[in-house]
Amino acid sequence: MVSEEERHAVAVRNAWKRYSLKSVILKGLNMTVAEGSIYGLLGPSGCGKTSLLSCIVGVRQLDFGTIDLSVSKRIEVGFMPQDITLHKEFTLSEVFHFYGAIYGLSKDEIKSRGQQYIALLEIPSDDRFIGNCSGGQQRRISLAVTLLHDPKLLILDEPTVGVDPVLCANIWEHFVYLVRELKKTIIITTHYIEEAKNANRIGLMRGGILLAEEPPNGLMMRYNADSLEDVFLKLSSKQTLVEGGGGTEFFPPKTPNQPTLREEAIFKMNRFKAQMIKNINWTKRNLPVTLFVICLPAVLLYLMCHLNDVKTGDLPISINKPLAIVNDEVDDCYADRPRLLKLLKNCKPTKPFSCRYVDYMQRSLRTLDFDTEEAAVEAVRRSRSHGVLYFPKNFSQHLMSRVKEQTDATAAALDGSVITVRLDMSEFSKTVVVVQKLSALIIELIQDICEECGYQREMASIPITIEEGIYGLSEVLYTFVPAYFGSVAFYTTTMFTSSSIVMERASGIFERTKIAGLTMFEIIVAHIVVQVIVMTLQNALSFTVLYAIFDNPMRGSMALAWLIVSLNELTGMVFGFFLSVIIREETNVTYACIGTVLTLFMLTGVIWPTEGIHSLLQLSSSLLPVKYSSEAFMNVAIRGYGATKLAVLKGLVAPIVAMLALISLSMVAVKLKLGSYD
Ligand SMILES: Nc1ncnc2c1ncn2[C@@H]1O[C@H](COP(=O)(O)OP(=O)(O)OP(=O)(O)O)[C@@H](O)[C@H]1O
Repeated sequence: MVSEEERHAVAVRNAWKRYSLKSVILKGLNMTVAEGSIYGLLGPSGCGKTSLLSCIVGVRQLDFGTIDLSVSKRIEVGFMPQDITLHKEFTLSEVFHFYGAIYGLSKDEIKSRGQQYIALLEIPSDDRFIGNCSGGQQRRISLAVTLLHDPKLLILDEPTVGVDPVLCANIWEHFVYLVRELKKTIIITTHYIEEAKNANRIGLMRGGILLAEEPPNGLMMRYNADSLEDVFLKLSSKQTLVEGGGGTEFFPPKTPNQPTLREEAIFKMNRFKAQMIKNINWTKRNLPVTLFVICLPAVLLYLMCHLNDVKTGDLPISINKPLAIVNDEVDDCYADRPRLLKLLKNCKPTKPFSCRYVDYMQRSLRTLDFDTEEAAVEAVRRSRSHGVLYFPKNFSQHLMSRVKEQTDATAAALDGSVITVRLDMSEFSKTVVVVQKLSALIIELIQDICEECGYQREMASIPITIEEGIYGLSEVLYTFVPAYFGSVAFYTTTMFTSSSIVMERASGIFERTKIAGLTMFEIIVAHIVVQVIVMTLQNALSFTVLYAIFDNPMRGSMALAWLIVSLNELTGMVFGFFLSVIIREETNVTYACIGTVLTLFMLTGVIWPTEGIHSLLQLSSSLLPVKYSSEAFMNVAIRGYGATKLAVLKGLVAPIVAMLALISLSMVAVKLKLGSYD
């Protein structure tokens, strides 16, 4: 134990901690670390050393017990986690500057201290990317980062793993120097038990308690052992006998300890700047991801607008297979002309009408002649043709009678002037196109015949005229654009936010920077700034595609449309924060983002108008802010509505309501520790 006159740097009293009912890690552990000493915390893998250290630095809380530190500010503590937890895509100097700036060091201080540790820890001095350093080098860089701000209390979780014996000895020499000359306190965990003989005191941990806590020599003498290893083995077997290898049923009522370190000011410029620079560097280093986020909506909108740009009313769907023609009227379109001239005296037909109809078809469709209907149907079955058109005998004559005699036309004329069509209807969009074309062409043919035979062309028209729309009928496909834009932009911002946070947290960087003093508020504000920059570029590109490259309608205020899109994207960002609270793994967050965008496509009218979906889905759709944003955008763009119209107002208010709801849900999720392993 620490004597009366010694001051303690760390005092852990009656510490209890468990992760689950079965996984009790600390069982009333007591630990005392004297100020100005090296404390070697030893124990088998999985005994809870890291858990104990994380409680000391305040990453986790004890379920019961107290931790008392002689220091109270984060800057007085240097924590080296067991994992590397450094940005692999940053250079050594960038990492030094990031942590140095968080601790408020000047550039000169960072440089000179950085050089000192590069020399001491034999770190490559060519400022290469961390990811290009070996595992051992990365660990030494991690140690250098921990030492950089010259803290009073150093907590080092296995700092010498992967370090060669000579360098290891140098590192220990430096630790001894820090303690003796600079009065620092060091807690160090290691699996190399023998190296711990340099420590002033050893704590041997097993089964949730410290089996012994003494100077190394004292331990060896007391247990009559030649090495620390022997002491540990003796103590371990003793404990196993006492415990019978079993655990304890008792666990005190949960009363979490007070935070060990004082909370930092919520916002400090130096820390915010460090985080901002880090975020900007991250964005630059991960350029493919950033470009993906910036360009994806614009690229998709470009492709969609290209579809819209077909103003002829034709859908740009190619019918790649020919239509099979079975013509019982004629064998040879030209040979039959004299007979036809005789029949249709004053009309001077150039070809039999069946042949002319096929000519019209060939402007946009391919045809293939067959002798029998059976052969043509077989061609469709074998996927060589899209459908069969059958012209009956005397088609021209009957069609002429139908046109000329109108109400007096005989049943034979009416029946004989019908083209029978049988299509492969398995592909919906192709079927729509073919039916639309065939119907339009027969009307055109009859109109032409009327004209040639001296009748009024209009007689063959369908008596209805669809005039130019009051709103947007000519841009009917444009109505999908806002929902498409809204869904994709929501997705990209959600993905950008959630994946960058989850990635940092999974690599342990998040935790390390928080221990260094960065607050959640600074992290969030810095992220919002970068996100807004990315969002602005994304929108600029998308609006260029919509309104500069393509001539899409924008009858209302462009600024209002921009505001609607931005609010929607900010909601995507907040949703990203929410996902990062409830999901821990990177892959799962990716699945969640993909699931989100597909759901949005289904429920916001991208794939199918919302009016056409099941009533239950309509209800879900009405809960999605993207739906209101999309409708508002469309009303501004096509109807020219202003912000006071209800449809637009909904698009402005819904994202704000959604953001508030998501923030509240995130806070609840944090309280309930959803998505946390603790
Ligand atoms: N977040 C967590 N949730 C559930 N169990 C956990 C969690 N973190 C650690 N554990 C478990 O707690 C036990 C102690 O883990 P800890 O990392 O503290 O051990 P350690 O002594 O540091 O091990 P090592 O020497 O291998 O690093 C292990 O069995 C581990 O699986």
